[in-house]
Amino acid sequence: MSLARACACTHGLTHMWHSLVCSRAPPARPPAGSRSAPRGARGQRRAGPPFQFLQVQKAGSKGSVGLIRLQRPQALNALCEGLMAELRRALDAFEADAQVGAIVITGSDKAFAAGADIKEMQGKSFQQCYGGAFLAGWDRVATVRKPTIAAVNGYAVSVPVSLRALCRVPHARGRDSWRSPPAVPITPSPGAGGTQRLTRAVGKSLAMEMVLTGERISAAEAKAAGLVSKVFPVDKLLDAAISCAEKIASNSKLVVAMAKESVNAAFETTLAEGNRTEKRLFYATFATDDRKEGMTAFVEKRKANFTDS
Ligand SMILES: C/C=C/C(=O)SCCNC(=O)CCNC(=O)[C@H](O)C(C)(C)COP(=O)(O)OP(=O)(O)OC[C@H]1O[C@@H](n2cnc3c(N)ncnc32)[C@H](O)[C@@H]1OP(=O)(O)O
Repeated sequence: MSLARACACTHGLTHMWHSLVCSRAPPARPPAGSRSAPRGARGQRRAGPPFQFLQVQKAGSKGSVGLIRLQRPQALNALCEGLMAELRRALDAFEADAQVGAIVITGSDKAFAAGADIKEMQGKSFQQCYGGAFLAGWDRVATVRKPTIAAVNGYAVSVPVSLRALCRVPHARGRDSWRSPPAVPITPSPGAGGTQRLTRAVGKSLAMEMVLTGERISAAEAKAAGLVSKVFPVDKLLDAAISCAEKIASNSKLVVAMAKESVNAAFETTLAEGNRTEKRLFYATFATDDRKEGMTAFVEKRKANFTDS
């Protein structure tokens, strides 16, 4: 069993670099309990054309987990507009799917994602960025109401750090060999929420160091800083993420969404406003059948049967 490690660094005054990689890279294999792509992707076919940059399927013994694998190997899963549009479409489909209770986003063994697509950005002007609201749709990962888990494997550069920070229950795995960051600055600064979300996730000191120096951090440091919730050996990462997602999905989807909203309020608002949000949502749970069922099941010493109502 390998020791899981992660690294994260930034370089120049430019962009964040974050890599959570593994010590051994086994061949890609379907996660335990995953359904075959055609069966799992059935809902996706109904939702639109086939995916070019993603593999989308349902996983878990009850098909309650939406699994999205970024799949653009020739560019190390760099986040081109096409990929991000597909990601939004996949998230929309899982959000609307009553069977799905949580979503796992993962990459390949070599790369979770290598940041925004530099070749796509290279020729852009200010007018095109501002006028076209470049990156505006990228927050969809943050606005999904169902819980999202980032199972981070391989390189995770710049934007994926934000992507990871957007996912609420991030998991990581480590690798023991590192590559140097690019030698020259590529972007003027992080532009997809990296300076904001990373700072809220790990605090100003570490975020400042990562953004300004490009220093790497280990998986243990990332975990200690709250950047990832758990670190797994290579061969356990995806199954662990799916298992966590299944556990979440077995709870009341209604109450889980309220709980997620409440935790997010701590991330995005003041303490007083967060407490007010929490209280309002807590009261709201008393209007649900699932709150009654959960408490009744506890008192009757039986397993709760939630109906998401
Ligand atoms: C607001 C948002 C800001 C941002 O996100 S800015 C972008 C931040 N991203 C980066 O700075 C990372 C750029 N990529 C790299 O530094 C390296 O890659 C890695 C260290 C991650 C991996 O290095 P190695 O293993 O040597 O692979 P390779 O030969 O550099 O890449 C394989 C192919 O993937 C393409 N690629 C990699 N990253 C990107 C990218 N971000 N945008 C577009 N293409 C990318 C390359 O060009 C190449 O392609 P070919 O084989 O045709 O030469």
